[in-house]
Amino acid sequence: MPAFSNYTAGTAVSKEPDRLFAQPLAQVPDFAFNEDVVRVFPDMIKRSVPGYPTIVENLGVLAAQFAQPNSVLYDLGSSLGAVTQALRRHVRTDGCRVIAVDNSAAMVERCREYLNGQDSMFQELLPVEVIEGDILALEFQPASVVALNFTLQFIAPDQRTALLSRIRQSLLPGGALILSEKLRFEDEQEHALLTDLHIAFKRANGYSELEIAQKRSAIENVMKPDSLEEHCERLLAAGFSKVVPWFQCLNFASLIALP
Ligand SMILES: Nc1ncnc2c1ncn2[C@@H]1O[C@H](C[S@+](CC[C@H]([NH3+])C(=O)[O-])CC(=O)[O-])[C@@H](O)[C@H]1O
Ligand SMILES: O=C(O)C(=O)Cc1ccccc1
Repeated sequence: MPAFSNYTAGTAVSKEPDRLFAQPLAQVPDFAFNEDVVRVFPDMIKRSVPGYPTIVENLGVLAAQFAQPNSVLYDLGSSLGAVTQALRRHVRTDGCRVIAVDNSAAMVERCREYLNGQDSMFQELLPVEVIEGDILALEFQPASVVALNFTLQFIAPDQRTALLSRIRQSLLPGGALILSEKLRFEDEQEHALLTDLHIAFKRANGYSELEIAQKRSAIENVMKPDSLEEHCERLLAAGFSKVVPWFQCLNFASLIALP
């Protein structure tokens, strides 16, 4: 029987430990957000991304400062809805609603189950719509908050500026984009040090050398991190007026970009 828990106190989010890369694979396939990943995702992301729980919880706190009355809050690349649920719990502004978007059918199915479970347990949560779709093809409505929590790094690099420009165009005055990403570092020594420390973080969370190596080769073709400098330049080129980093833990960071 699968074990279920939640991020706060709900249902429908699997507690299954991530052992996806524990056995030697003859060939490591490219990483995909499929059924197998969905089953272990909460455990995988917590043990792989230093600062993830802090970022998710505080994204709700930040969003509450930028939310404008009667506007949309987007969670782009919502996975199982952790950010969506933080937004729904923290934002109290009149007439706000959340739109969560992900192009993985397996993620969207579990995300809907999880959010429905939260609705049946808590009152006063913001309304939410979960869309299965490509964020590159999305028609944005006027929005006060857009969260890209570790999603941009999976978008083809040559599509990133166009996506950010469209997000910028949809943002209302007083709103913000919150962008979290794994970082690459232009200084070789800094890059090597923070990469080693991230590996130590994974080891400390119970991943073996084999798991770390196979996961690394699974993601190297599909996840392309940029440097902080590249992010800032691109956000300004997309029309944002100000970029403020608010969190960094090892090689993972989160930025606030103002319209
Ligand atoms: N083009 C696309 N369109 C829609 N979704 C996409 C696209 N490309 C990738 N995704 C989706 O973006 C998500 C990235 S995970 C986000 C974690 C979440 N934000 C969290 O805070 O828990 C990050 C990670 O696993 O490192 C996956 O669910 C993909 O299906
Ligand atoms: O595991 C890693 O090394 C990462 O960089 C983060 C990650 C987390 C979850 C899915 C893909 C990548």
